[in-house]
This record gives sequence, structure tokens and C-alpha cells, in this order.
Amino acid sequence: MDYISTRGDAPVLNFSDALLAGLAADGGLYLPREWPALTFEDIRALRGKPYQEIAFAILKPFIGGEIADDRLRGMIDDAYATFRHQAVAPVVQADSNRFILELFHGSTLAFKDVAMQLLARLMDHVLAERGQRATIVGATSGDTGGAAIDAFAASTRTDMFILFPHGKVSPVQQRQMTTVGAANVHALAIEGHFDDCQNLVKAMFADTSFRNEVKLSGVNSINWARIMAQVVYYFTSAVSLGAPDREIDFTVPTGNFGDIFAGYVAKKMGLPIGRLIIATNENDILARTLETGRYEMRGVQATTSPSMDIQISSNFERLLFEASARDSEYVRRAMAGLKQSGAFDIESETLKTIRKSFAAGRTDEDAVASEIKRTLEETGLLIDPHTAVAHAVARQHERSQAPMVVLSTAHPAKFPAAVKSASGIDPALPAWLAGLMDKEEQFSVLSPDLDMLEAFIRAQRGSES
Ligand SMILES: Cc1ncc(COP(=O)(O)O)c(C=O)c1O
Ligand SMILES: N[C@@H](CCOP(=O)(O)O)C(=O)O
Repeated sequence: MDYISTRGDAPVLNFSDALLAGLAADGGLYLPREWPALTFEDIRALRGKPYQEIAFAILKPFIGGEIADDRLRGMIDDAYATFRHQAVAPVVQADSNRFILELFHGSTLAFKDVAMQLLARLMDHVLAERGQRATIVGATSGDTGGAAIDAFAASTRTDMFILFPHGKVSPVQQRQMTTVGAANVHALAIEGHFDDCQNLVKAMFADTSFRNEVKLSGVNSINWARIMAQVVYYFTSAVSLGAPDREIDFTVPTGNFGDIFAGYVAKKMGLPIGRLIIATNENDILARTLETGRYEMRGVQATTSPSMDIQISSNFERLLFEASARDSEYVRRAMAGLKQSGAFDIESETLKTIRKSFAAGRTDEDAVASEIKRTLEETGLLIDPHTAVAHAVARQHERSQAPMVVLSTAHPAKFPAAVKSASGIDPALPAWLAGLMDKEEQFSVLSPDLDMLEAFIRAQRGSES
């Protein structure tokens, strides 16, 4: 399978090279040249199969023959053996026609584990085959960082630097990044917002000499392999609810647009998804964009769903590319507008195409707290604030013709203060994380300065490679 950049000006790569590249050299994001298509019968045949087997069927066409089948199966099995639920991503009924897809049964209690556990194995495999090492950088608003550090702590071929906004992640999220104690991983608290961290990561990729010198790679959802691994649970949940014989709607709590874009990919591959509902907190840039056709940044608000406190939603670029019939010149213009003025307008045909598949809604902080309480009363389930954002928005978009699946992206124990204040219940961390809050932390505090950051990475990486 060939991979092309959304900006049309980077080399076409195979899967392994796209995996290691992270971001394309022209600043764009890699996507497969064409979408693998599954027939109605192919999808029906997935019913009743274990998660791992469905993962193999969905992922193989994206990887082509680059990894032997038995090796790929082994990596999938190992990745999902780390999950504490046999189904990996179980579906729980919340109402007659509303279901919750639980994506938080991995080691760090967030949906990021689903992709990150596989990504670490894929990267180590490709690096080992080539006899290479890589320096991985990542930006996190809280969950990507913990999942990445957990997944890569055992890696012998990578040095990892995770940038998080100082003081703006939950205490559990912070400790999942700062207490691992592995020599190859470094947690960096940046004085700024998540968008500053993400901009620094993109700036490091744009600095060609640094990129080549340290063999830079990335694990944010700018890396295609992250999206690819997340496509799988759209299939597992949809077939468990009767697809392909009926349409399924999904509501996804959205920040960087990676998770919901994976749903769009599943739809492109033939899964009968009716609507993909973008759910935002008060940082509602995506809901406003769907409504007005103008993507326009405003200041970031701190909320109880901090992982979605984002203004620059990286994967929206992938959607623009697809919805504009892969017009890379248009994508380049839009991204230049965003960089220069913090805004761009979506062409009317592209917007029409987006609105055919997507709808959007926002919630405020009061609604999130009420939703946590209401869901507990109605279903007995304690949900986290990100899931509550999605649940509240899902209620606005339900229709009798299709079941609604709400993606539950984090365990409530990652956000105990917000959950307790809304529900009165203090959610306990699972046994394997007991003692997390008492462990000694190790992290460095840095200002959002590219030169200083690159110097820091050179020095730390140099001392350990
Ligand atoms: C718990 C949680 N929910 C939702 C999101 C938003 O997902 P995405 O950035 O893929 O849109 C994030 C961050 O990515 C998250 O950590
Ligand atoms: N919400 C994310 C932000 C980074 O998103 P990613 O999916 O691009 O890695 C987080 O928790 O870090």
C-alpha cells in the first residue's frame, strides 16, 4: 500500500516508512493512496469473531505484504493481551437504542492504549529489521502521553520525549507520565497549552536537519498507524449490533479529530455508519466549523475534560483532503491560512460533503456534570467527563432508525475530582495502578522554545543512545 501526503509535496512512502516518518516532510499527514474495500459479506463474516481476529482482517490491507502474517498476528495478540477485558473493547447497553463502547480497559485507562500498544510493537519490529533507532516526540493533553510512555517503556530501539502542558493535565494523567522510571522515556512539562506542545512537535518535524540528525518519529495521531489501529473498534462494535444489515451511528468526544476520523475511514471501507457525531466541550471549534463553514481559533478554555482542550485539531486536515476530493493545493491554502490568521473557510462543496457524514454538538461544564449524574442514575455506569461530553451530545442526535454508539474514551478514575463532584462517588484506580499517586515523579519543566527543546533532546538522547 502506498501512502501519500495531504499536502501533495512529500515522497510517496510504503507502510513501514510512513510509520517511522510520523509527519510528512511537507508538513502534511499521510493517508493510504486508496481505501481498502470490504464487501457486505466480508463485514458479515466478522460477526462473532474475537477482537484480535477482526483487527488482523482490518489492518492487513493497510500493511500490505510488508509484515509477515504470523508476525502481524503475534503483535496484535501481544498488544491486546495487555487489556484487562477479554473483549478488549466491550459494548455496554445504556438505553434501548444507545450503547457505550468501552475503550478504557488498557494499561493507562484511555482509548489511546488501543493504538499505542500496537504502534510500539510495529515500530520496534520495523526498527529491528533495519537495525535502526529512533527518537520519538509526542505532544499530549494528558492521555496520549501516558499511553505512549507505558507502551514504549520496554522499547530498546527508541528514546521518547513527551511534551505536556504544565499544570493542565489531571494528577493521575501526570503521574502516569512521570513515575515510570524507564531510562528511555522523558516527560517534559511545557509552560503553555496543549496547542503549544503540538506546535513544538510539528516544528521539530519541520526542522529537517534536526529531524534527520535524531531520526525523528512521532506517536501522535498525525502518525497514520494510530488512526489505522483505531478503525478496528468501529468494526467490532458495529458488527456486534447488527451491521452490516443495519446502519449504526457513532458519537465521539473529539479534540484532535483522530478518533472520529478513524470512524470515517471505517465508513470509507464499507462499514454502514449512518452519522458520525463530533462531540465537543466548551472548546467547540469543530462544532462551530460544522455549523458555519469557518474554522476559527479562539483562546483555550480549561475544562473538566482536559484532553479535549484543543484549538488546532490536527486530523481535520485529513478530512479536508478527503472531502475536497483529495485536493492537496486546497489543503495547503487552508493550512497556510490557519498558520497566518488562525482561520480558514471551507469551500461549499467540501462542506456539503463533510455534512453528509458528520454532525456536531457541544456541551458546557454544567451539562457534563449533570450527564455524569444522570448516566449513573439511569444505567448504574460511572462515566468520565470526556465520555459525558459525548453522552450529552448523543442525546441531541438520537434517531430511531439506527443504534447510537457513544465512545467511552477514558476510565472515570483518571478524573476523580470532576467525577466525585458530579456524582458523589470517588472512583478508585484499578489494582495495577494502586500506589501510583505515591510514586516519585521525574520530569523537566521547559518553556515553549524550539531551540532549547531541541538542545535538551540532543543532550538526553546523546547520553543514552
Ligand atoms: C479521554 C479522551 N477523550 C477524547 C479525546 C479526543 O480524541 P481525539 O483527539 O482523537 O479527537 C482525547 C484526546 O485525544 C482523550 O484523551
Ligand atoms: N487528547 C490527546 C491529544 C493528543 O492527541 P493525539 O490523538 O493526536 O495523540 C491527549 O490526550 O494527549
